[in-house]
Amino acid sequence: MIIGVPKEIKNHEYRVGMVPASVRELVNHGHQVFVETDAGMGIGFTNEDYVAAGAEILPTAADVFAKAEMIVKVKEPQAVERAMLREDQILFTYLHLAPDLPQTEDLVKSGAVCIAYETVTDSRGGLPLLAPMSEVAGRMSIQAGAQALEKSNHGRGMLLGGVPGVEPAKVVVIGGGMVGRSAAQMAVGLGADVVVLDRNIDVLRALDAQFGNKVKAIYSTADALEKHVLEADLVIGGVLIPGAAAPKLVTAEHIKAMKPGSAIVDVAIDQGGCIATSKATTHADPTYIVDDVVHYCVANMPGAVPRTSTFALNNATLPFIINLANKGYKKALLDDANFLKGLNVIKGKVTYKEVAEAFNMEYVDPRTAVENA
Ligand SMILES: NC(=O)C1=CN([C@@H]2O[C@H](COP(=O)(O)OP(=O)(O)OC[C@H]3O[C@@H](n4cnc5c(N)ncnc54)[C@H](O)[C@@H]3O)[C@@H](O)[C@H]2O)C=CC1
Ligand SMILES: CC(=O)C(=O)O
Ligand SMILES: [Mg+2]
Repeated sequence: MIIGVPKEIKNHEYRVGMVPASVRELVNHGHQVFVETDAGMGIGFTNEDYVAAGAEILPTAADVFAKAEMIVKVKEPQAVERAMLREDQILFTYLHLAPDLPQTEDLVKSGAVCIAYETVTDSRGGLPLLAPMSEVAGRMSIQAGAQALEKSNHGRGMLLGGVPGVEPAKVVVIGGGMVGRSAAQMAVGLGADVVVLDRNIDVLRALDAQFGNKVKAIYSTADALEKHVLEADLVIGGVLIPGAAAPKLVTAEHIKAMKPGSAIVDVAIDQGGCIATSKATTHADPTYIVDDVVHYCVANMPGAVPRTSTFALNNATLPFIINLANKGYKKALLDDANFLKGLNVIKGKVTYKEVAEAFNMEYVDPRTAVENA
């Protein structure tokens, strides 16, 4: 198969769909890989590194899209990239369609086969291609929150861990999955007072087993959420209903009632955010203030540590990329029900229920859609 790796173009996004080591694996399997010039420069990989791994370098994204049967990216395709997709081309990347009507419409129109990293499942009910970036973003959320709490950033002027004789900050993490657990780990390490809310009791048990009495693992009712959010110095939003727009658990009234100078980091912003006052921001201008609460809502947080993130992402995506290339998309998807969950759009049909529901579009069963494609 001919595989294309364009340079990422989202604001301050330096990750890349494949590192040279992954390219070499594909070439060893008999595939051809085209990489856009300087695609890996942001993480220290030169064109020569890619050539040494067996890739060919092309001067523009348009060249890569024109040649490739499969495009491997990191972030959802931006409008100019969507315009380059064509019928039957495979797109394998993060998509986050449920909060993004223009992207969904363009992908439907393109006729391409669009497989989202974030909805691929595993046999334990996990999300193996989202998990590595959730670990990164969860860890980063505490760094971002610590900065937001600094006075010069309009925060309360609190150190997360306090000092001897002075109370630590209260960190409230909503959602105890990959993001939440990683955030809790960092917040505990810094000595903050940490509460994690989730409504899955097994998740709460796992938090209790991991952190003991260093984390209060609380069942997430509206009451509990309101109590802890109003007491918080820092709120981390990490809930997910796979493939769906995030539920707005923190309301505008909660934000009004929070302490002046408190901060929120809405990691779930890539699925639309779980805080009513959230709107997506960029690494260039990551925060804004609503009712004296500092909001950090960067939708591609791992892009700030692209070297760590690209390796972590590639470790997870590589077996799937090899499978797609070796078997073709039909066999690769039909052979593996967990991988089939990644299919969101195929040849004009929406095959992910929550996305179809979000936009009142027709839902087509993915297996049927692939069999008939
Ligand atoms: N902004 C960014 O750069 C990044 C954002 N993310 C996003 O972070 C979000 C969380 O991802 P993961 O932690 O991997 O998901 P996950 O599936 O591991 O965890 C989500 C948790 O939310 C819980 N939850 C669902 N509804 C809830 C409710 N009403 N109250 C309390 N908890 C509830 C679930 O039980 C689950 O434990 C996703 O939207 C993901 O796309 C992930 C990586 C980077
Ligand atoms: C998951 C995601 O949106 C990211 O890594 O940017
Ligand atoms: Mg207030």
